[in-house]
Amino acid sequence: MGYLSCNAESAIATCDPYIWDNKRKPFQITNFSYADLESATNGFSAESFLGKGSYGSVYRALLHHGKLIAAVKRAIGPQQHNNKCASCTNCSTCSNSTSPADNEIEILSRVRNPRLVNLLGFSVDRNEKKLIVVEFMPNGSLYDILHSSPRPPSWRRRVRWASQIAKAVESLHSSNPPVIHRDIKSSNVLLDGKWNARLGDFGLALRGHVEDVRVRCTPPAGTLGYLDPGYLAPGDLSTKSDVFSFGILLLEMISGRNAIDVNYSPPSVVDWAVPLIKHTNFSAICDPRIGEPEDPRVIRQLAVLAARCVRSTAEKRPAATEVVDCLRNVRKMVQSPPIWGNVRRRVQRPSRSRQMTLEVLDGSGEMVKTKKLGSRRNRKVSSVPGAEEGNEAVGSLSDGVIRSKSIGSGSEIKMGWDPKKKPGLVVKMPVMRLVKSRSMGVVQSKRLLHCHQFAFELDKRAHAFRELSEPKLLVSWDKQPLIQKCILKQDTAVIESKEPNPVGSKTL
Ligand SMILES: Nc1ncnc2c1ncn2[C@@H]1O[C@H](COP(=O)(O)OP(=O)(O)OP(=O)(O)O)[C@@H](O)[C@H]1O
Repeated sequence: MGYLSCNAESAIATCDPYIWDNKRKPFQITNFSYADLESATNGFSAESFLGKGSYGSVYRALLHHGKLIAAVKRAIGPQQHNNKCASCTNCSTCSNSTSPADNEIEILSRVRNPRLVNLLGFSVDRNEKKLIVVEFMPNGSLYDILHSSPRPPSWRRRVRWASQIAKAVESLHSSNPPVIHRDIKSSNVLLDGKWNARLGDFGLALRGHVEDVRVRCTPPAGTLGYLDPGYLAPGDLSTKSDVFSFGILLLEMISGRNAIDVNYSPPSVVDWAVPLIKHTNFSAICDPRIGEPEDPRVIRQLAVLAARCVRSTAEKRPAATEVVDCLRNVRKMVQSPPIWGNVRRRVQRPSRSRQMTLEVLDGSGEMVKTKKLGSRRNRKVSSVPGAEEGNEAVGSLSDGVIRSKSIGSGSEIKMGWDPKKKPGLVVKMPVMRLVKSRSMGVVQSKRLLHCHQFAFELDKRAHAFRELSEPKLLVSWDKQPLIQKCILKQDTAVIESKEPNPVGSKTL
């Protein structure tokens, strides 16, 4: 059972045999009387007007004596129909071509998910045109928030929204038969009362397996800039076309620029961003209004994911499930950024009197670079080191895909006070071989030599570190394999060690 059309106002139980869940009640779709919708929208007045799309206008409606706020979509002009496939004019299935409204009602009556703008009901006006009643989204579209809001959304919000949209797409693709949205874009993502992202506008969506006649007979459609370049004929359609559009949306969310923008060269966001991602120049694709995320892994993972989604070969794009998993990880990173985020900001603005040197050694121990933290140039190094040199974690490009490599393996980082900048201070440089540093501000070292009068924090990826306000003997070991942890919690360095008398904590 699916969407049923009837003329009297009634509640129609719908149940999709494929998505039926015993624990949930079948959802109800109401056939509203046109008069009710007219009065709920004040006669489709300008005050109720929410926006206009290619299909028609959208109005805010107060239904059930103001208890239910809904959005009513009303077509303008003659009822359009999804075109028939040019190659099969005699095909009987194609003759059942539906209007976007009918299509949206039919599909939304079969899929329901908290990540979608769900259907509440429908109506038919005096000219027999359908009106669609959907959940009201009070916080506008993602497009408006990204491109017109005076307060651009933070990385945390962007990642959350990306993850929610990916879940919406996954729910469509995993229903049986799958639903392919075909029009994923920022203006079709709306924000609900709790600022959750919801995917809407199912006017172009197709429900069925790719071999189904209906799918095979529907000509390509979508929005320029988001449309899969490989989707040139009905037979080219697959769920991966949605993944492509999602990749464009992700690039738009990362960069804050439009899918097509002639102010950029090249105007297409894919042609502009993908070469930068291939060159690991992640900072260049970040929305300049918010800069890079605190944790560099966030932008790296987002960028690489977006680049994979927009690959020209559909089969090589990830499935929506994989996209969801990847974004789940990114969400964890962005929810718990390195605890020294504020400390890193301070490192980027060190006082002139106290500078540190960062020496990057290659695998053989040769120093390949010396940087003094504090200069403009060095600030960049301290926030995303290695990106300039191409030795960041995402360094290799094979077959068009950037694969993640662990950073720093085989390299050594040497750092310490610069005695020249701090006269009178006798310091031995601590040298340590990093085995693995955790992003949470934990430094692990198997061998630590000459660790005198020195306290630091280090994020191998972010290369954020700072010194204690005064030199302090931390720990010393003698050839034993050991683990030392230096955890910075805001202004306190907590030194953990296996020593009988660990140094404890030091307030900075
Ligand atoms: N459920 C809703 N709740 C609140 N506002 C909505 C809702 N649906 C649409 N709108 C508003 O109406 C505008 C037009 O929506 P519509 O889906 O018709 O077109 P669009 O997605 O902007 O463009 P297109 O039709 O080309 O895809 C949206 O930009 C949004 O501001």
